Order: sequence, then structure tokens, then C-alpha cells
Amino acid sequence: MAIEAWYMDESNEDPRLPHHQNPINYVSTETLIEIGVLYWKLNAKNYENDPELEKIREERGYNYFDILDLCPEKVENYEQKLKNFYTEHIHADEEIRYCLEGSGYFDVRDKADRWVRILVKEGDMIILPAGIYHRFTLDTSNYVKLMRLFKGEPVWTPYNRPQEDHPARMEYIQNLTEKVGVPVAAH
Ligand SMILES: CSCCC(=O)C(=O)O
Ligand SMILES: [Fe+2]
Repeated sequence: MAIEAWYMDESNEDPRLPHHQNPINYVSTETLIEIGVLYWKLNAKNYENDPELEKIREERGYNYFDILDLCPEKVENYEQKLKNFYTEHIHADEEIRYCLEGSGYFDVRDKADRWVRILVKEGDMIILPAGIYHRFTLDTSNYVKLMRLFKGEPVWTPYNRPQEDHPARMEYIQNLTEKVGVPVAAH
């Protein structure tokens, strides 16, 4: 099966809960593609010697990688970092994450500015395009180990919403509009 994604409910409960709507409202792979989210399923057990991963890295120029083992013992300012991850933001570059262990949620905004929750678990690699509003949270299992990839020297700077005048945001919106030929929701 492809990656699992759904529209979120509006409740203010614990972000680590799934936040499904009732009834469950899944988001199709086509919709994810339309908003520029890319996805691969790989064998995470094999990440140190995986020709498939190597091919993606080569084709897309991801010469940098590191591993983020998201637990309080290994991450400085753990709570603060989690808080920042869950604050809606964009980046000037793609955000590329490959889940090696555990799971978590990447939330992205669709064209109508609705939250789409993407479940990322072992073997899932996702690319969020530059300029897409997004955030990240652990799920109730409370643990994830992610590979972070990048083209060139890594820059992880988040620009919190609103960022309508940020060049990456403007380019993202431009691409969205070109793809479908209709305006996206105003912000
Ligand atoms: C834990 S990686 C995902 C969080 C995020 O959006 C970021 O690092 O910018
Ligand atoms: Fe981010």
C-alpha cells in the first residue's frame, strides 16, 4: 500500500493522536503529488547498503545525510525542538526525511489550506517541496529515527507562517497554480 494520509479533524486534543475525521477521510496519492509531496518505500533495515537509496540520492543530488534519533537522551533541547517541529513553517529548500525506525506524522497544507496528516513509518521516505506549509509530531509510540538528506550544505532554518512573501513560498504557489490552472485559496 502507498503512504497513508488523511484530512485532520479540528479537535485540540493531543497532537500525537491520529486526528482522523469521522468518517475517516483519506487523501489520495494523486492529491499528494498535486501538492508536490513525493514518496518512496524502501527497505530501512538495509539503509547502509541500499542501491535504491543510492539511486535516489544520486539522481536528486542528495550528497549530505545525517540521522536524527528523536529521543530525550540523544537530542539536546528535546522538548523545545519538538515544539518547533510542530509550529507551522516552510523552508527555502526541500525537506527530505527517511524513516528508519518508529513512526510520526508530517502534516502538510493542501491547496484549500486544509491539514493533511501523513503517517511516516519504517521504510517511508518523503520529500516535502520548498515553500509548503508543514509541521511534524511524534505519534503515541513517541519514537522515530529519521535520516535527513540534503543537497549541499544542510540548512534546516524554519520560517514560521505567515511567509507569503518568501521567495520559496511564492515559487511554490506559482508551481501549484501552473499545475492545475486555478488559483489556490488566499491566505
Ligand atoms: C523531525 S524532522 C521534521 C520536522 C521539520 O519540519 C523540520 O525539521 O523542519
Ligand atoms: Fe520543516
